[in-house]
Amino acid sequence: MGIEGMVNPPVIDFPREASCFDIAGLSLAYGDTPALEGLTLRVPRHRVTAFIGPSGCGKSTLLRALNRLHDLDETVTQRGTIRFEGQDIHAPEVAVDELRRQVGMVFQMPNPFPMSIYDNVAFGLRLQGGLTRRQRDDVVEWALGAAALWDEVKDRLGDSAWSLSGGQQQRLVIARTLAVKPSVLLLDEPASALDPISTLKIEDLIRSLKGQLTLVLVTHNMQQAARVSDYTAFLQQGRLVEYAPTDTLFTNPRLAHTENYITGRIA
Ligand SMILES: Nc1ncnc2c1ncn2[C@@H]1O[C@H](COP(=O)(O)OP(=O)(O)OP(=O)(O)O)[C@@H](O)[C@H]1O
Repeated sequence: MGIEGMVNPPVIDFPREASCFDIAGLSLAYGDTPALEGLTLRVPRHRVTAFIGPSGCGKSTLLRALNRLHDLDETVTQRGTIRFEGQDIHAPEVAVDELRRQVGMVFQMPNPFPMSIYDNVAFGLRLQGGLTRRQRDDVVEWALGAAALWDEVKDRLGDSAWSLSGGQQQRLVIARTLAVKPSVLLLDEPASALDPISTLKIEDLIRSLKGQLTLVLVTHNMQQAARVSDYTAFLQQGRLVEYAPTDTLFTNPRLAHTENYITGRIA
């Protein structure tokens, strides 16, 4: 692989902020097909970092690597390291269930479980056990509040989750993820299936959560990346091209590749 005319190494104007993830020399292939090549970047804690780039450049692959979702795919081979709060996520002592609790993930299509609104949010809490009914109610209310959904559903918690609109379902899925108190939320195109009003609500939610969580957002929507993220990483053909504070990347990119992409000159 390789990009014609692309500078190597990439341009990285990295924040002097504490890291949540330290990714070093990450390469990943599906069978014989490389998807990521030699990625090195740090994701700052309690900030919103966006991954942007053309379709197929490896954004979702990179996101999924952060909570080891590729473990489920036997065709995947991976090199390099990913440290989460200093810990190598592939170290033998790391329990993958606990990693995925701490590093929650929300996908493009809202995927509420076929059960009530309440039970969706309580699902992970019940699996963990150890809470009284009253404590569980409190966490459910907190999580629905944090996902900006409580006021809309507080009088219908027993209704099916599928009775909610698409945008409400996505906020419910976020509440379900938040209920188990992750420290990171990975968001893979979380609003791309939603209408504009629901999209703005998700964006408000992302901004409101960053005081408490590290958020990593994959998006095709350049305006969305510009509106909600603090840092943006631009990927092309599995490589990091440019990584900078979002304002800088969008107003004053250092590389022509980046400028061509964000101005729509390349798809
Ligand atoms: N499960 C898989 N098996 C085989 N190849 C895959 C798999 N998932 C992704 N790929 C390939 O890996 C490359 C990167 O895909 P990925 O989905 O990470 O890109 P992306 O930037 O998120 O794309 P998009 O914006 O279209 O969602 C692509 O060539 C894709 O076809």
